[in-house]
This record gives sequence, C-alpha cells and structure tokens, in this order.
Amino acid sequence: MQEKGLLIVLSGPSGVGKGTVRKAIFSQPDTEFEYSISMTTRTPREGEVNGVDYFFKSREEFEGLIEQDRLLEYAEFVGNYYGTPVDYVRETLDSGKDVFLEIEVKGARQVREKFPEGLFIFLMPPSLHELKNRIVTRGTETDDLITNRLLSAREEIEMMDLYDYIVENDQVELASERIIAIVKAEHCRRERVEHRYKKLLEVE
Ligand SMILES: Nc1ncnc2c1ncn2[C@@H]1O[C@H](COP(=O)(O)OP(=O)(O)OP(=O)(O)O)[C@@H](O)[C@H]1O
Ligand SMILES: Nc1nc2c(ncn2[C@@H]2O[C@H](COP(=O)(O)O)[C@@H](O)[C@H]2O)c(=O)[nH]1
Repeated sequence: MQEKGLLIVLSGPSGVGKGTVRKAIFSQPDTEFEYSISMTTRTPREGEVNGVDYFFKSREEFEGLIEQDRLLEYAEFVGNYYGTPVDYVRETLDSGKDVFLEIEVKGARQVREKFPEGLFIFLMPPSLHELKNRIVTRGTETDDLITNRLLSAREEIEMMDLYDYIVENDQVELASERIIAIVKAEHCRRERVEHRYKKLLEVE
C-alpha cells in the first residue's frame, strides 16, 4: 500500500516572514513538498497571481465552498476568509507526497483536530518591534490593517503551544534550513518507529 505523505503546517503572525521562508524552502532543488494554494476573499496585492499565490474568490463563492464542505479548514482573518481546499490535500497525501500549508492559527487548530499526526511549526519574529518593522516595510497594508494585523499577532503568538516546533525567523536562510531539517528528522523518526513496530510484529 502507498505510504501517506506528511502534512506540514507553517503558521506565525502576519509579517513574520512565512511566505518569504516558504519560497526559500521551495527554491531548494531537492525540496519534495507540494504547496497547497489557499482560497481567499482578500483582494490580490500587486503582483499576486490567481492560482499561484491564492485562488481569489468572492465572499459568495467562498461561502458556497464552506457549505459544500470543500475546505479542510477555514478562518476569517482581519475581515477576509482564508481556507484550504480539502480534495487537493487529501489526494496529494494519499499519493505519498508531503503537503505544505501556510496558514494562520485558527485554521491550524482545525487541521490539528483532523490530522493530529501532522507536523506543526510556528515561525517567530525576533521581537514584536521587528515584526512591526517587517509588516510596515512590506508596504502592502493600510495603517488600519497594520494595526489590526499586529493586534492579531499577539493573540496568535499566545497559541504557539499548539505547535510541535517553534522556529525563529531571524534570517530567511537559517529559518528555512531549520524547517527543512525538522521535516527530515520527522521523516526519520516516523520511519524508525514504523520499522520497530513491524519488527515487533514479526517476532510475535
Ligand atoms: N528574516 C527576515 N529578515 C528581514 N526581513 C524579512 C525576513 N523574513 C521576511 N522578511 C520581510 O518581512 C516582510 C513580511 O514577510 P512575508 O510577507 O513573507 O510575511 P508573512 O508572514 O507571509 O505575512 P502575512 O501573514 O501577512 O502574509 C517582507 O517584506 C519580507 O521581505
Ligand atoms: N486559516 C487559513 N489561513 C491562511 C490560509 N492561507 C493563508 N492564510 C493566512 O492568512 C493570513 C493573512 O494572509 P495574507 O496573504 O492576507 O497576508 C496569514 O497568516 C496567512 O498565513 C488558509 O488557507 N487558511
């Protein structure tokens, strides 16, 4: 039987650098994860492409997806819906590939309930001052939205205990290397455990 892939969830406060670190991970030639593109009702930022960065949906379309149970998880974040397409995730995991989700904490909590065996990683800023600096410097949000995202950041950081690992994003290269190392170690651990149990059954 085909062994299932690992579900990897990366969360962290808005502006910590999740997208930047994720892109650094995926730019590595030997990366074998599949990125799950989320659905959102947010307006595209300059340069964002439908079907690459997100699947951009109207509120009506998104609520239709909720009603049809097409989302693994979803959450409202600072006035917009965000959600993960369930079919893509399940089919990809069933094909034996690892799936990488980059989502906020309310969604991650729902995923934890459905996939307790997933690998949950929380990306931390070096400080709240630096977090603000990053989100301001990115220049994509109005002052009001920056304030709201920073308010959410405090609540999100309080939920870090939900995660298996906390990784500091001091430097993009280091943070992405840490995450790749965690995933590799997790694969080794799971393979070892499975091997041990198979051996145990052979002896019985
Ligand atoms: N280690 C780092 N050092 C300095 N700047 C960084 C670092 N990581 C990311 N940044 C910068 O911080 C800003 C926010 O990064 P990014 O958009 O990746 O964050 P995010 O967590 O995905 O945000 P959101 O949740 O709002 O989508 C960007 O301008 C990015 O270039
Ligand atoms: N619960 C979910 N959260 C998601 C998903 N896709 C992205 N996100 C998170 O939303 C915030 C805001 O994103 P932005 O692109 O508007 O800055 C951020 O924390 C994302 O990680 C999702 O499918 N589900």
